[in-house]
Order: sequence, then structure tokens, then C-alpha cells
Amino acid sequence: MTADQEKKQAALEAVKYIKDTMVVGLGTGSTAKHMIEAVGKLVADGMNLTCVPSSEATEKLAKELGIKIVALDAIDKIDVTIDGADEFDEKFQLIKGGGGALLREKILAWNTKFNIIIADSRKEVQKLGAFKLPVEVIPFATKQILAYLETEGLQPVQRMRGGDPYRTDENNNIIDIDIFRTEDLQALESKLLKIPGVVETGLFLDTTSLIIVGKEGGPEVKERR
Ligand SMILES: O=C[C@H](O)[C@H](O)[C@H](O)COP(=O)(O)O
Repeated sequence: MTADQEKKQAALEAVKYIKDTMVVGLGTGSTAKHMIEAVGKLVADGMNLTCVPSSEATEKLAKELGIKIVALDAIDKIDVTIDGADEFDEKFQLIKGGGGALLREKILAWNTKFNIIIADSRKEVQKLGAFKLPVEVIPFATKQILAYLETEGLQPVQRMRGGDPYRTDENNNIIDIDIFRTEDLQALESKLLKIPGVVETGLFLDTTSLIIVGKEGGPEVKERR
């Protein structure tokens, strides 16, 4: 199976957890896109859903598909959020933010009762960090944070787009760092979040309840132990 076929398979399995009248969080990225299309079909078939998007791109696609979208502050709690990931390990720790949506995604995950991650099988790793960890920082502090992270040996690289600094939906910058040699991810997360100007990191350490992986022979559903 191609990675995209696996993504779609996982997405179609995940939407089975969506029930009528639920508030649903919609993730961002190429895997989430399959899920949003499937949610669009549920809505077209008559399911009454209220959805909260994790990015402007997701909001646009959802609206095109006729999905009812509300802002996070219009609801109390999200019943289920389905999102992709750049990497995950057996402890259900994730790296997210390859598409720059980590901040709103993390806010959605934190405000959700049941978080489902959907992924192709290549996203499963023994140790997080082959994928560089995205860190969202405010533009005012970006240069100084880059210098600090360099002294910490995290090999920071400012994300660019078309020759200009990349800007997130919240108008911040992204610095991608190398965490492959980091053993204590919780400590790293705390350390990064203490730096003035760091808004959020793409480490999702304890929000995920279920991971669905697309695989030859059928999706694998992993429950958090
Ligand atoms: O910022 C983007 C999100 O965290 C995505 O969910 C993540 O990058 C995975 O994206 P994709 O499904 O395209 O591999």
C-alpha cells in the first residue's frame, strides 16, 4: 500500500468513532484531509455534527464540504478530535506540526475528551526525533531563541517559505530542532516552554487515547494502555 492509501484507510476507520450530534475536532494535514472528506460524507448523509477546525486550511476545506464549523469558544468541550502526526512511539508520544498547525492542534487536543491519531505505518518509530521538532515562536524573539537553542545543541533551523520566514495561522514563526538524542522529553518540553517567546512545541506527550495506523490487511487500532 502507498502511504496515502494507508492514511485514507486509517481516516475511514477513525470516523466510525463519530456519532450523531457530537462536537468534532478536525486536524490538519494530508492524513486529516481524508478524514475531513469522510466527515463531509457523514454530514451529507444526514449526521448532525458541529466541528472545530485546527487551521485555516482545514476550515476552508470543511466549509467547502458543507460541514458546520464553529469557533472553539462557542462550545464547552470537544467530544472527539481526529488528527494526523509526523511521528509517534509506543508510549503514544507524538511529534506534530510538520504542517505548521501545532498550536491550534494542541489547544484542540487539550480541550477534547477523546483524541484519535491517524497515520500511515511509516510514522511509527522506536524513538522520536528523526523528524525535526517544530517549535512555534513569536517573531520578536526568533533570533534570540535560535541562538539559545544552538547553544543547547538542538541544531535549530528557522522554517522558511519562498525565501521568507514561515508564518503560522497565528502569525508566528517556526523553528525546527533536532531532539533525536534527547532522552527526557518531558524535561525538554518544560525547558522549551520556559523560554520567553516560545508559544508552543509540537511534542504531544499525553493527550492521545487511540492511534489508528493504516496497514496492508487492514487498519491497526492501538489503545493507550
Ligand atoms: O501541522 C501539521 C499537523 O501536525 C499534521 O497533522 C502533521 O504534520 C502530519 O501531517 P500529514 O498527515 O500531512 O503527514
